[in-house]
Amino acid sequence: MVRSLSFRRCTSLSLRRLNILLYRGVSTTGNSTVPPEGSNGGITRSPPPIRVALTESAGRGVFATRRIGSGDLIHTAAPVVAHPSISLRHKVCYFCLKQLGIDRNSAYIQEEPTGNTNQRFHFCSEDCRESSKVFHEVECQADWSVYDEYCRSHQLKYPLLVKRLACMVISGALPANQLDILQPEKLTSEMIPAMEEEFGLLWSTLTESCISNEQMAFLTKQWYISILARIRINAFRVELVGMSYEDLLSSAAASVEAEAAVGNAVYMLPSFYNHDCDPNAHIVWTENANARMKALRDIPEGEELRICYIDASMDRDARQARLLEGFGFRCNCLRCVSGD
Ligand SMILES: C[S@@+](CC[C@H](N)C(=O)[O-])C[C@H]1O[C@@H](n2cnc3c(N)ncnc32)[C@H](O)[C@@H]1O
Repeated sequence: MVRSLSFRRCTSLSLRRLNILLYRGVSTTGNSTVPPEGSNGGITRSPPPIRVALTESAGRGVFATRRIGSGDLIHTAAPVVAHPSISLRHKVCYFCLKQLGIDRNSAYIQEEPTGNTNQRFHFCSEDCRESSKVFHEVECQADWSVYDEYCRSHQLKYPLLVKRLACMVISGALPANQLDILQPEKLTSEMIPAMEEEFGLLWSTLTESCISNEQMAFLTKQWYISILARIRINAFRVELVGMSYEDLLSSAAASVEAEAAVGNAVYMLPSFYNHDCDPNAHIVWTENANARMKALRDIPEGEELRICYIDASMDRDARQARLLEGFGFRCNCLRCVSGD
């Protein structure tokens, strides 16, 4: 009894702290890291009408603190870390994932000192090139050809996010424990060897550069695995609404991966939205990796906001299998329970 009481107190305290923490970096009209759409600097920072609290059966979740109207923008969120799909690396901004114009020569290009054209980076604006310094200055000190080729040939996208995050930690832009509050995937022993191999490649790539042992002290096997376990559950595939599916597929045609996403990204607050096969909210990307959480219908105060993690048009068994395989849970939303 005493234990459960103090546990509850402790949980509500940490949830309160969590909400304060999560409100940083989100707003109802703008965000902080990636330049906001139509960047005008006039960002208001009113707290969004939501809070994170414990749900009955799905861990923490996001709840409405007032009525939200159908179609309302609930909040926007800037990614903690984002990375373009390998196949689209030269077609989208290396920082914010905005699609570059047909004439990519007009983009802001940064060449590597080696002159290797694979090591050429495109940015949509001077702002993005400047903002990318939080990872890019460290990244440029190492030769990533083996690491990137490993990710490409194994069709891996998440190790690219870990690489970028590691560079941000080395540059001092983020603490090494930035993603600790996110739920990790439950790992099985079969998953570990591949993760250890990826870690070995990341570690050797960075140690062969001029980065000091002191700056690399956080980069242990445990750190890598714990970050990857969180990214695997919480990363979003960024699909821009302005870009047609055909555009994406044709851009990615040369890739074995051929996936219709400009990249992948991890956010703080959006990571706390649980799944429902008949969601009341959804996430949209209009121009770049800035996420916009929108209401799909009227949501009364107190209702949990849920998004759909998968293709909701699949049948019940396919949805259940996909959620179990990709996210490690059995969905018991109303739609699944009713057998729809
Ligand atoms: C992105 S996280 C969502 C936030 C998470 N509940 C937390 O406490 O951090 C995804 C995880 O939440 C849980 N979850 C999300 N939707 C669920 C659902 N419909 N039923 C059961 N668990 C769910 C699962 O454990 C899943 O792996």
